[in-house]
Amino acid sequence: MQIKLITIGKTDHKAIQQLIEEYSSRLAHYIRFEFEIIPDLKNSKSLTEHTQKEKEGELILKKVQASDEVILLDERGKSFSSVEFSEFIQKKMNSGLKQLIFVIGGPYGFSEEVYQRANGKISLSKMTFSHQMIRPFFIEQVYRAFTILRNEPYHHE
Ligand SMILES: C[S@@+](CC[C@H](N)C(=O)[O-])C[C@H]1O[C@@H](n2cnc3c(N)ncnc32)[C@H](O)[C@@H]1O
Repeated sequence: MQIKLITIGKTDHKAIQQLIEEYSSRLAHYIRFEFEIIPDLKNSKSLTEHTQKEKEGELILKKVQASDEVILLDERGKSFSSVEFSEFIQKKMNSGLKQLIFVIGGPYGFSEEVYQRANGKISLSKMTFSHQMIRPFFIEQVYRAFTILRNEPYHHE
């Protein structure tokens, strides 16, 4: 299985970029992992919130194939402990799935079409993180999940 994380807009802080690189390269020891950025929309300031979400949604859906499982990161999604999340990933690997896609929305979240295509939603907290900050937090959780599955000491309960 491959895991892909789709995000909207380039990472604008060096510190966030460094954390993404650090945890993506750690994760690559366990699974094929792709971090994909959909470029920011041009003239997004002149668009309504609704139009921006619609346009971003179209770009997200272009990246998705019929056989992919698509999980949205969404504060209203299902909560997992890190151990439960590792079990979730293990189940997906056991199912023979080729590509598991996680998606982080743009600054305003997802369009209705993206919600409709998605196979599920997961929440990292009831709080709202910026679409930038959540990137390294989530990649670290995926990395943590693999260390749990391998019984490695990184995760101490
Ligand atoms: C600033 S948030 C968008 C908030 C938007 N008002 C909404 O209701 O979805 C940008 C993106 O970060 C991600 N995100 C932020 N907080 C999150 C959380 N607690 N759990 C999971 N994803 C979150 C989601 O993918 C969201 O689309």
